[in-house]
Formats: sequence, C-alpha cells, structure tokens
Amino acid sequence: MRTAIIGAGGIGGYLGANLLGADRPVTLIARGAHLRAIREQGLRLSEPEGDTLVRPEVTDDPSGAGQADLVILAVKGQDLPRAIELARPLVGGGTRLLPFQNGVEASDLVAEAYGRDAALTGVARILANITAPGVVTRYGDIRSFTIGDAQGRQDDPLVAGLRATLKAAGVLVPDCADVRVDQWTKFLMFNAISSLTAAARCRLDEIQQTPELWDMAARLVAETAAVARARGVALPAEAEEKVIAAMAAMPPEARASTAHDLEQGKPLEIDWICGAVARLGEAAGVQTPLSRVCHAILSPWKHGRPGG
Ligand SMILES: NC(=O)C1=CN([C@@H]2O[C@H](COP(=O)(O)OP(=O)(O)OC[C@H]3O[C@@H](n4cnc5c(N)ncnc54)[C@H](OP(=O)(O)O)[C@@H]3O)[C@@H](O)[C@H]2O)C=CC1
Ligand SMILES: CC(C)(CO)C(=O)C(=O)O
Repeated sequence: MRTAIIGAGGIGGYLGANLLGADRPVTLIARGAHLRAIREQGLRLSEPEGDTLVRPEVTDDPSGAGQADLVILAVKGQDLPRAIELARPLVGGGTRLLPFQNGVEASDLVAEAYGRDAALTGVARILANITAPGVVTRYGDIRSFTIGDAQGRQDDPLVAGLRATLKAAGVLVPDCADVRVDQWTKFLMFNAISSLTAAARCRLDEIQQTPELWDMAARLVAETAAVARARGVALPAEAEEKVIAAMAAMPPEARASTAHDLEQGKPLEIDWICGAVARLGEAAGVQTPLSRVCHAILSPWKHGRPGG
C-alpha cells in the first residue's frame, strides 16, 4: 500500500512514522521549516516509550510523487479544501482519501471532490503536535484511529485491508459498527471542550469547578447531539450522559487544541467545530445558541492573533 500523507503534524507525523517504521512506502507532503528539517534530518517521533527517527520522501509539491493507494489528509480544517486540491496528482482510479479533521464534514468535502467511493471517514483520538521543525511529540496513552468508508462502515474489503496494514504498523484501529456515530460522539465532547477551553481561556478542571461553565458544557453537548439526531445520526439514547461522564474523567489540565492554537496566535478550526454545529443546526431547524455565541466570541481570532 503506497501512502501519501498531506500534513506531517500531530496526526500525519504520527501515522507516517509508524508506517515508515514498518517499512511501508510513504510520501509526506509538508511545508516551511518542518519540510526543510524532515528533508535534512528526517522526521523524529518522540513518544513516552522512546523516539523513532524515519527518513521519508518529503515534498511540498505532490505532482511528481505518483499515484497513491491511500492519501491521508492530516491538515487543520481550514487547510482541508487546499489539501483536497493538492491531492489531485496522487489520486488514481483506486485511490482512497482518509481525512482525520475534528468535526464531521471532512468526508463529505472529500466526496464532493473525488466521489463517495473514494472518500473514507476517520476519527483521531491522540494528543500529538509539532514541538520543533522535524519533531512530532505524542503525550499520554490515547492514540486510536477509527476508520470506515464514507457511510461509516468497516465491512468494505478495502477498508479492512487498510486497517490491517495500519494495525500491522502498530497503529490502534478499533472495530466500530458505525464510524459516523463514533465521529459525532467525539464531536459532542469536542465542541464542548474546544469551545469552552478556548472561549473561557482555561483548563478543563476550571470549567468543572465553575458551575456556570460546567452547565454550558452540558448544554453544548446537548446542542451537538440534537443536531446529530436531526441529521439522522443514530446516537444512542445515553450518548450525552456518557460524554459528560467521560469529560468529567478527563485529566484536569486538559485543553483542546483550539485553546492551544488560540494561545499561540494560530488560526482556529472554529468554522468546523462550534461554527459547524451552528450552521448544520440552522439547516436542520435546531437551535444552537451556545455554539453560536462561542463561534462569535472566537471569530476575531479565527485567522490567527488579530493584528499579527
Ligand atoms: N494532533 C492531535 O492530537 C489531534 C488532532 N486532531 C485533528 O486532526 C487534524 C490535523 O491536526 P494536527 O495533526 O494536530 O495539525 P498540525 O498543525 O499538527 O499539522 C498539520 C500540518 O499540515 C501542514 N499543512 C497544512 N496545509 C498544508 C499544505 N497545503 N501543504 C503542506 N503542509 C500543509 C501544516 O503546516 P503549517 O504549520 O505551516 O500550517 C502542519 O505542519 C485537525 O483537524 C485536528 O483538530 C484530532 C485529534 C487529535
Ligand atoms: C481532545 C483531543 C485531544 C482528543 O484527541 C483533540 O482532538 C484535540 O484537542 O484536538
């Protein structure tokens, strides 16, 4: 399986290093100082268990890279439309494209460009980021990647083959009856912690200890669940309760990547998170007042720190 990965950060760097460590052919599409460092020194994946150094083919121009069996789209939501177009020379008749963005719309965007059969659905649960040019660091023990076809099913032989390849490379790829349900279940949690740890600029324990904020978290979970159900997603009846219990058990210092991006003055994925809940809710006739407020509060920072 020839794999191309667009975006060599937390997700793409982790998956690329694992595949390369298992001698699978991978081309990374990277840019800037990270690209130059990977080209010169290789890509280092630093994990609690130790470091792995791999020397991938790396480029910012996939036009000479040839077609791939699998293209992993591992950029932030706001960079996905550009990455989907950048993938064109990598895509042939049998190529599948696997997006891992937070939110619930990536697979549909891929399907619009390349057709529903080519688009896969991916849900990433991991804590990893670029800590220096050429270096991706993973924290803690969460690291799983739920993968299905565009409908969220895993029984397609190609999806089974792809999961087997990733599993053989050491990547955790859980069984899942409906990956779209899993994606929305993560989104229930992510919209709440992304919106609140960013908008309130605080850690999860500070949200838990502030009754007004913990109440807002529960209401954000409920809004997202209402939008999911209005769109026909078969969330189990106890989904909200389970997500709130899981949020209560998360590490006290937890903050979503949105909060880290805000602090560092980087662009925010909010159009794909609280903005998406508001937009999809409006289309489905569901009120989402808190997602709207969080999106409005964070909007001045959407393209990075205002003024620079
Ligand atoms: N990292 C994590 O722990 C988790 C991330 N996710 C989701 O996964 C998605 C990917 O996130 P993550 O891996 O953290 O993102 P990162 O920012 O760590 O990595 C993305 C990389 O892609 C690069 N990039 C963007 N556009 C292009 C392009 N056109 N050509 C080449 N390189 C490009 C970025 O470069 P530059 O820095 O120059 O923009 C960056 O190096 C997001 O939607 C995120 O929410 C989900 C679960 C956990
Ligand atoms: C919440 C978490 C860490 C889970 O993977 C995440 O997706 C993010 O912060 O981007």
